[in-house]
Amino acid sequence: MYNDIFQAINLSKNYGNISVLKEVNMTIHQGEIYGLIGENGAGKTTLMKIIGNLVRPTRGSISLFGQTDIDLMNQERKKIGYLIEIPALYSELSARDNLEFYCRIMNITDKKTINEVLHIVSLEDIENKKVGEFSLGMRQRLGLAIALINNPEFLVLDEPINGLDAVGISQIREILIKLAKENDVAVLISSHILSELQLLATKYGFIHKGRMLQEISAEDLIETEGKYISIVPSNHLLAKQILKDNFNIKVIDGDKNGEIRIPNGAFTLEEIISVLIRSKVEILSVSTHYTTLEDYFLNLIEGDN
Ligand SMILES: Nc1ncnc2c1ncn2[C@@H]1O[C@H](COP(=O)(O)OP(=O)(O)OP(=O)(O)O)[C@@H](O)[C@H]1O
Repeated sequence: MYNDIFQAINLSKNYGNISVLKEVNMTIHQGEIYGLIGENGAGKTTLMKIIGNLVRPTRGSISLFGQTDIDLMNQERKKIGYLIEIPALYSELSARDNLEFYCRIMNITDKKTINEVLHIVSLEDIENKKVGEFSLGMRQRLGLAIALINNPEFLVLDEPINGLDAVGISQIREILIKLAKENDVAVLISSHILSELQLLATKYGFIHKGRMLQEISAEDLIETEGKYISIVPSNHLLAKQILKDNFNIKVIDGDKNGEIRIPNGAFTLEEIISVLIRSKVEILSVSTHYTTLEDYFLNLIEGDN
């Protein structure tokens, strides 16, 4: 039984002279919700298109469900559901008729499937409404239903919550978490709404200008990197110097006036405070925080730039 659903090995893609993906390495396991994070033009859609065989890599390789052979991978692609860019929906047809159309072109004969996916995305009550009269949220859910029609083991979703309101977003979030937890479906999802990705991803891949800067599990991000201690000392410069001299750690300036942020690491809050107090630096406030995904990503790309 495979556990690696998808792997990219030194994957590169050029469009003419422009290098869009540069030696990307990444792995997605069964049941994982993999948040792919990157700025506009970072290469996220290109990577997803390579998975769907819509774009050929220039160099490097991929494996799907443990297969690397091109023909075998094409067989395995039947187990993948895609929502890449806006799905082609027929406005004059109902939601059910759109799904029937996709069933026909995908050779899916089991009619039960349509009822099931309509139920999963909560569109059964309006299945006969013309899609032309659908809201954006309904369209996105129908797009997700199309991605689910082949009962996929791997879902590839490019910006599936783009433009949705809070209710629409939480509905899609719940669907994805359930599929991953209960059916062991692997999900690759990109979104610009990092606060939302943080609510569902179990692993992140940070891609910047076509390079994979880091892959990290959601747990590790919180445990090792995601926490920081925030201190507002009476003397900012002196406190920074003392922390540097005593702990040899990199401290960063926070958003608040005079704030210093110390990444969570080998030193406890008590150790840090006692060194400052011994050096007669008054501490005006102190607290422990979790870095948001956005902060983490911005720090990462700032380091890279
Ligand atoms: N068919 C193409 N021909 C030439 N350049 C392309 C083509 N498709 C994409 N690109 C370029 O490749 C780069 C990466 O595009 P891609 O769509 O993969 O980025 P992205 O991370 O998905 O961005 P966004 O968040 O804006 O969707 C961009 O600079 C884009 O202009």
